[in-house]
Parts: sequence; C-alpha cells; structure tokens
Amino acid sequence: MEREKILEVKNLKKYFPAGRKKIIKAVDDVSFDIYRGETFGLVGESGSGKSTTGRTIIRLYEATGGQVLFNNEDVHGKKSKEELLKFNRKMQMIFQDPSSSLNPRMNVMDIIAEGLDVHGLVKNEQERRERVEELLEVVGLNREHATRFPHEFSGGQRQRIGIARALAVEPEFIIADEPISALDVSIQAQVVNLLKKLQKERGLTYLFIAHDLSMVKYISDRIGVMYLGNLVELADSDELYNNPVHPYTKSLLSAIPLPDPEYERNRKRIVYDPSIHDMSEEPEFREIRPNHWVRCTRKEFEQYKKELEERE
Ligand SMILES: Nc1ncnc2c1ncn2[C@@H]1O[C@H](COP(=O)(O)OP(=O)(O)OP(=O)(O)O)[C@@H](O)[C@H]1O
Repeated sequence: MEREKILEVKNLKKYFPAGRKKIIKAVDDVSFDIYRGETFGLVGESGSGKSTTGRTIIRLYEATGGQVLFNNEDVHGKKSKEELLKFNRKMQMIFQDPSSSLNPRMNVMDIIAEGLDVHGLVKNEQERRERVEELLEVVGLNREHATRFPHEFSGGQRQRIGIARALAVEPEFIIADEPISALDVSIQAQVVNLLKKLQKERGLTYLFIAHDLSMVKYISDRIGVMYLGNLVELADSDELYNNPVHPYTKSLLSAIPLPDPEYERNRKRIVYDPSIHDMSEEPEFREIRPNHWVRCTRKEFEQYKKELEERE
C-alpha cells in the first residue's frame, strides 16, 4: 500500500544573519518526507539545526529557500488569514521547556483553551470548561488542575499541560521539540508513553526532535540525523540503529549508555572527525539501500556499500 505523505520538506534552507556580512546556515538544503501516522525522529547534537528545521516547518521562521508542503499545500506560499488559521490548527508544536512556553500569569484553563478561543471551537463558557477538563484527563491530569497556575506543577505535569494545549485544536501533525530533555529520566518514559498512546488513539503524526538517540529510537519509525545544517543519514529506526553508515551517526550511537554492565565496560565512544571525509567533490544524499539514505561522495558511497555488505 502506498503510504500517504503528510509533510514534504524540499531543499529547505534557513540562514540567520550573524554580524557583518556573515551568515549562519542553520538549515542548509534539507529534504525529507513524513508519512501520515508515523513518528519521524530528528536527531543531532546541539546547534545542528534541528529546532530551526522544526520552527521553519511550522512557519515560526520564514524559510530562506526551499519548500514545505503540508497535505500537498505550500506552507510558505502567500496565504490569507483564514488559510493560515486553518494551517495553524492542523500543525501544533510542543516545546522543550514547558516553564518558558506556558504563560505564568494564565491559569491552566486559559492556557489550554487559548486555541479553542482563537479557532472558535466552543460555543459557550460551559462547553469551554468541559473541553478543558476532558483534555486534562486525556493527558493524565485532573479537572481540579484547571484553576491552578503553571508554577504549581512539576516539570512532567507542565509538559502534560503543553500537550493538552496542543491537542485542544485537534491537530493532525505535532512537532515535539525535545519534549522530554528537561525532565527527570524517571518522568521521560511517562511522557513518551503518553505521546505514543495519543498517537494511537488519534492517528497523530509526529516530528520528534532530540539530541540523543536513546529515546528517539524507541519512539520513531524513521530517523533523520542532522549535522551542521545538513541531513547526513536517514533510515528506518531499526536499520539506522543496526546498520549505521555515516561516521557521525556511528558516533551518536556510541554515546548511548545501556543498563548492561558488560556492554558498558566494553563500550567505546567513537568521536566524529569530519576531516576523514573525501573532499574531492560535494557530498550528496544517496540511497545506499532501499529507504536508507546517506550524505556522501561517490567514492564514500562505494566504501560504505562495501562495509554494509561485509556486515551481512
Ligand atoms: N534565531 C536565531 N538567530 C540566529 N541564529 C540562530 C537562531 N536560532 C538558531 N540559530 C543558530 O542556528 C544554528 C542551529 O541552531 P538550532 O537551535 O536549530 O540547533 P539545534 O540542533 O536545535 O540545537 P539545540 O538542541 O541546542 O536547540 C546554531 O548555530 C544557532 O546558533
């Protein structure tokens, strides 16, 4: 069965001015698709351009170049107010630090109901309250929480409020930008499980951004690895994990600790050294196996291919 693309990112670029005649190429010619109902993980170290990619997709930033198609519609094309509103409803974002993304002066009711108000989704005060209370329960909080303020909650609870706020407008697609990085490890799995449950119940599609591969591997169907504004590898989650090809992906994988003392004793951190690359030509994104892509030169492509065959 042909999978349906919900999002197509084509040659996306986002450059920031940085002082005199300098620019930062935060996202530099990135292309990938996301299919309806899947979780696409985007990983890479701090500064690799993951957040900028997410923010440009949802139009918090104007793109410097390239295209974003959401349900076959150009996100960055000129749009009327009505079209933008419709788009905003279908695509929502959850942020890393719920404390800074929730207005401290608003109570939980008003925070969660903001989208309901903007989009005119409730008829009266009673319906508004009922919707918010229902959403609180959906994310594992309770209705009494509606009258409280963000500072009265723990980090994990605040993230649940952020999730409820995103869900309120019944989106199809959610960009989760490091939604668990600021949380205690013991709370991280709870929030991830909640996101997975909601995805199943509501048929949601996620772009899940993270700086390490450990949790992403568990939640994602496919993973894209970013390094300095470029996508360097993209594959199904298992394939990327078992058969990483790009040296940068290998270094990210080697950084994942496992709760196995034997493994930990022998675990070797691979440090990525960009100078090992073949510099004879510009690298390109090439398909090394079906649905497994890697950014490399032709020479590296042959070398990586050989390595993969030897592993079989
Ligand atoms: N608003 C901005 N103005 C100028 N430069 C920016 C802006 N946002 C990001 N950058 C720069 O763009 C590059 C990519 O940043 P980005 O935040 O997208 O990376 P990231 O991989 O998401 O990292 P992190 O995990 O730290 O958020 C960095 O060099 C950053 O300094």
